[in-house]
Amino acid sequence: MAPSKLYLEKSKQACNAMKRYDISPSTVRSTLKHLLKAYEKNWKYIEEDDYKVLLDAILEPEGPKEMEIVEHGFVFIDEPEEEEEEEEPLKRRPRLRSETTSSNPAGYLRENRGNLCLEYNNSDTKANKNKNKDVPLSRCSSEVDIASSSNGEVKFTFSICKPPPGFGFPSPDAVTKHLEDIYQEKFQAFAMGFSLAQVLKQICECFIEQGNASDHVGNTNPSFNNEPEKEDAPTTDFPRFVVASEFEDCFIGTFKKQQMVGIDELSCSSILTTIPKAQATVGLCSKHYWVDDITRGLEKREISLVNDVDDEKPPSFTYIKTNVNYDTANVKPMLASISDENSCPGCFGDCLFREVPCACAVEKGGEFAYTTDGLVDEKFLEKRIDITLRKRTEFIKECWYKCGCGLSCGNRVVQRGIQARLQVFMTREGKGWGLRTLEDLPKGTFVCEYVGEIVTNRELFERNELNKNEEHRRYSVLLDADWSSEGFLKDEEALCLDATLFGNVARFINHRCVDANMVEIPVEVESPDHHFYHHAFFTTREVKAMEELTWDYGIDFDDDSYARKAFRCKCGSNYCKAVKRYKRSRRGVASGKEVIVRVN
Ligand SMILES: C[S@@+](CC[C@H](N)C(=O)[O-])C[C@H]1O[C@@H](n2cnc3c(N)ncnc32)[C@H](O)[C@@H]1O
Repeated sequence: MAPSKLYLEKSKQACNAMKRYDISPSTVRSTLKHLLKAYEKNWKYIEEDDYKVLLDAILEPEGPKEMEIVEHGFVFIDEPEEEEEEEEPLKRRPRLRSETTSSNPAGYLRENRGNLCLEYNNSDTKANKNKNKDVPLSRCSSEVDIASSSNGEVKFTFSICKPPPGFGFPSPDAVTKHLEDIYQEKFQAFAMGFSLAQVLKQICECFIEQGNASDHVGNTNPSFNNEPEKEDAPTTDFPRFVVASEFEDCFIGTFKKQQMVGIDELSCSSILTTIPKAQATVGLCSKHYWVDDITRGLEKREISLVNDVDDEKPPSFTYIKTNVNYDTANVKPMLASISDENSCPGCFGDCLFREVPCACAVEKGGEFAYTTDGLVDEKFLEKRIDITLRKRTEFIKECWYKCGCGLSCGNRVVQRGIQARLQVFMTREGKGWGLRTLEDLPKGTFVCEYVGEIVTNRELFERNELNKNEEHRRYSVLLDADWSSEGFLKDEEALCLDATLFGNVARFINHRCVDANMVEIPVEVESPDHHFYHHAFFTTREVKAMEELTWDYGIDFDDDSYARKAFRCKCGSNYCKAVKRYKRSRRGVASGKEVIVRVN
């Protein structure tokens, strides 16, 4: 478990109080853990008399208790074993002046065993795509050195050899921000899987990524020219990046921006458990499961999966990014079917900024459904949220191939794919897996679309017939095509998306009655006939990081003919439609029809 807010707050106060005795935060924290255990987490005793107990414990002759990192966190060794400093990475040793070198002006001891070297082929970075194609893309390597001083501070030194053309030293702020973004996702979500070595490796990655980023706005750091590196130029010829702020006048080489990265902060805020590399795809530790990226790299963002609740294994299905035809549901996007009236061939750039609305906005009365912030327009969204206002013909029309604008056009939100940081997790309420966001999402944000095999109603029926007696989770969505003017469609015409075997992250979204935080909106991209469309999810309000993402499946729990195979709703909403149903079902009402999740 990640440390509680209370622990973080209290330990911070304790560290501040101990500062005046020149006691390092890590010593304070390791002693605190021991004391908290001894006093059964009662901070009162520790804080009394200006932390007297804490100070005594630190200053007692045998020194503070040592910690050992085990699989699920820290344990304290009551009788510290003989010190084996070489084994323990990042362990502080007293500063030895004689060991300092000219490149180490502040008197840090270089911890060579903590030295990490990473090789990078930057061919896929954003910045490199725009760079001079004649210049061969170098493999560049970044190295991070860790030095520590006797009073507890830790300093990282980055060096880079063979920097790619145009590489400029990123600011420490950019590197740490980038790293924080990555770890906000991982830590908040699940402390398992954290490894300090991984953090350091990622610091290097962030350093290189930020260095390669094209806009070094406000960055006064040196930039490398495109000249190839001299054959025998030593690595140390390159300026080094020192991440250390508490040592004002300490920098190495020509790089001057400094900022402290506290190793203590990193190590105390998480449980140190390393999932072996071999389990990068599916990590199993005790009864917990962790998958780094269920999309196997198909989406722009990794989508991790975590189960820290029970021993249910990650589900077996094939992740697909876009819908695929199964058999008779023959949905072929045909350019020929799109006329100029349905597209904007004359547009350029971003259609949302045009003074006169283009053809793609015409169907919506000259207004686009998206705002320039990439959100769904509030008025449009409200109409979709309020079922009584919802018109069956309300949909979003995005620009597409025949339009002159590019993929960055503001009227191409769904087709740009998932941008939000998402995670699949095991719910604690017994709903099975669920989907949550790892970052705050403003109202009207596109989250993902429902992707699966495109099947006809008949095909879906046949599939469901095979296991009709089983109570199992359902992953099908009806594309309720009669919102268009096509009228009633036969079973062999009406389309569904079945994500049971092939699907994307949307197959994990659970149902919530009435006040779900997402709403589905039909989005027309490649097919103007309204028969097939993208079933896209947008937030109905601001959704906070770590909140489960839900949508109202539209199941009528009151309808006996529908309810037999409907699940027992555990949505927890005050408006839960199933509550009444449960009461009746206890009196024995049930008969059967397939449950198909409806769009409208
Ligand atoms: C599209 S799947 C959602 C992901 C699913 N929870 C899983 O574990 O893969 C739909 C199934 O999830 C379960 N489910 C969804 N919402 C639920 C809720 N509010 N209460 C209980 N179960 C729910 C039901 O089994 C339902 O058939």
